[in-house]
Amino acid sequence: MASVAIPAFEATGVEAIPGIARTARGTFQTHKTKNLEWRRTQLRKLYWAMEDYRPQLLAALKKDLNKSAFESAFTEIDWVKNDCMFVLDNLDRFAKDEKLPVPWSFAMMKFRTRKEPMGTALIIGPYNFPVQLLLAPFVGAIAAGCTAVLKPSELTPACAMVVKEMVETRLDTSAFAVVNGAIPEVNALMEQKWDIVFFTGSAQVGTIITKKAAETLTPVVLELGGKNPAIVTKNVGDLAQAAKRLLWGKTLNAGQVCLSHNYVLIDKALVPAFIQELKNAYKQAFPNGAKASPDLGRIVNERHFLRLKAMLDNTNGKIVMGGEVDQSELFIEPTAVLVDSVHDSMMAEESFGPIFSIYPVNTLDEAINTTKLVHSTPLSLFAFGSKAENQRVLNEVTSGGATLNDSYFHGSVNTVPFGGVGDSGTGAYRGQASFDAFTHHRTVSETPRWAEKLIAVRYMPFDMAKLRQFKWLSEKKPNFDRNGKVVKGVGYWVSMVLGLGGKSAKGAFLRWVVVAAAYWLHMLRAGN
Ligand SMILES: NC(=O)c1ccc[n+]([C@@H]2O[C@H](COP(=O)([O-])OP(=O)(O)OC[C@H]3O[C@@H](n4cnc5c(N)ncnc54)[C@H](O)[C@@H]3O)[C@@H](O)[C@H]2O)c1
Ligand SMILES: CC1=C(/C=C/C(C)=C/C=C/C(C)=C/C=C/C=C(C)/C=C/C=C(C)/C=C/C=C(\C)C=O)C(C)(C)CCC1
Repeated sequence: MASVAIPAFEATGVEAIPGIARTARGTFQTHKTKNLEWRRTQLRKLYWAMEDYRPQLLAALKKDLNKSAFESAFTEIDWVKNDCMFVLDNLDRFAKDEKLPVPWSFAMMKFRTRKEPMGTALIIGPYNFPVQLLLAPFVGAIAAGCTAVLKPSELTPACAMVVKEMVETRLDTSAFAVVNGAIPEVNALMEQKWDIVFFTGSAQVGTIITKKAAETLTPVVLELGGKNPAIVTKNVGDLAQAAKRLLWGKTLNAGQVCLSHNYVLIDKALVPAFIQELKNAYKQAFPNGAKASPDLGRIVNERHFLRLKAMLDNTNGKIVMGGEVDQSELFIEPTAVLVDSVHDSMMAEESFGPIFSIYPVNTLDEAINTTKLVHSTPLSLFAFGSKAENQRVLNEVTSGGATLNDSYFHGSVNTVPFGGVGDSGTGAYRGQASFDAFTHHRTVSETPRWAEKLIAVRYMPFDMAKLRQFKWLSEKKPNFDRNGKVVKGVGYWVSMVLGLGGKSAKGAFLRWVVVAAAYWLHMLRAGN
């Protein structure tokens, strides 16, 4: 790759931050961002900026995380471009008023949801996907008509500087800005009033942000982490495939993926074969060893390298795959550790790297119970079992999202909603959810002037007779008793007969056609 100049990291002066926030807020108050064509123009500009800055972005991602060009294109640059395209294709539909269901007596009031931008957004990003996880929410903010200030992670300084230059040279700077820096800058930003704070990062910092936002009752979207389980049962089917797919989840971005599994709960009988299959998959992915692979990224910095190394140093388990670490390169080999306690360092901490544990279990019950001991609301969940077992796992283990028979595929497509549950996150984005995350769904009704007499029942002095009449006309009668049982009254039998037991009107109609045809044939025969 030809060398590309990336500006040295420079934090934004904290004294400039109130002014930056004021400009974004002032621009929102001009209402210009409410214009759909203005939003479309900004999205189109972002699309082309991503393309034109591809060399700088590739170089920055290489520098910060040793991301390969393949991964950088797939999960960062093209991801954001695809987001722009998806939103551009659907913006009219997302932004359109939605008719609301009301009792027939209120139909004349044209109840609807009007989609309004929340206002001025603060978007704080993490280091692992420093482009995607900052700019994908930004696409949602632009689409919704918000103005925004972005705060990239300081742990990926090259990306932070490229994104700043890109946004501030290509988009409308009266509406959008990038603040670079770390804790002092975030603190200064949080001193400002925002209409929404969108935070992606650790639960620890998420808590700090939420507490501060609560002081001004500012809504927050939190995209946090989790100790994510994978469950492999005797009925996995293709164990080699499961091992290969799970290893993939721990090698993309060197496992620095919030969605990737922390531990694999696996039927005891499968453990030796599973380890062998992991080793086979490893050999396929890295024929010359992981360190020599041009595809495997590196750990973002020394602090995170040492954190991961400590998890390996402190384990009482047995390393069954990988295990090599090299501080000089921030290299950690994809590593699996066989453990026997939920208190083991490999189980108790979020890995957020290429290492994971294997925890043997006797039954699916034990696997399900173990997930609750480790983390009851993880970000993701993976099940490799029979259809029935996978359904049971989905039913009994909660998580932000889930993939059956694979690693985090539910989080690998940019058009479907993504988010956590409980302490792994609040709110969702991606696809239409990105637009909705930055949108206030405002209910609007419109009372026709001519309807005054019709709706006079509400006025004092009250008239019980009018109320009875209104209730008789508009209230739906229950088809159930006080014990919650459905009462099979006249209405039920009429609809049963008319519907011939069918659930949908179309189904019932088709069945009646069959009955009529049969009757007609019968009559024809009888006639003969
Ligand atoms: N759910 C998701 O989409 C998602 C995605 C990526 C990462 N994560 C989670 O994020 C974590 C790793 O990312 P990270 O290390 O960048 O997260 P982090 O919480 O350390 O940092 C995120 C952001 O917060 C800022 N920050 C850090 N410390 C702060 C403090 N004390 N006060 C105010 N602001 C502060 C940083 O500058 C950065 O921009 C993991 O837990 C991972 O699971 C979640
Ligand atoms: C195209 C044709 C076909 C079909 C091809 C198919 C089905 C291709 C499948 C491609 C796959 C499996 C792509 C996988 C992509 C994974 C990605 C992008 C992962 C992304 C992960 C991310 C962004 C992680 C995020 C992390 C977060 C949020 C937290 O930290 C045929 C074969 C049907 C016909 C020919 C044409």
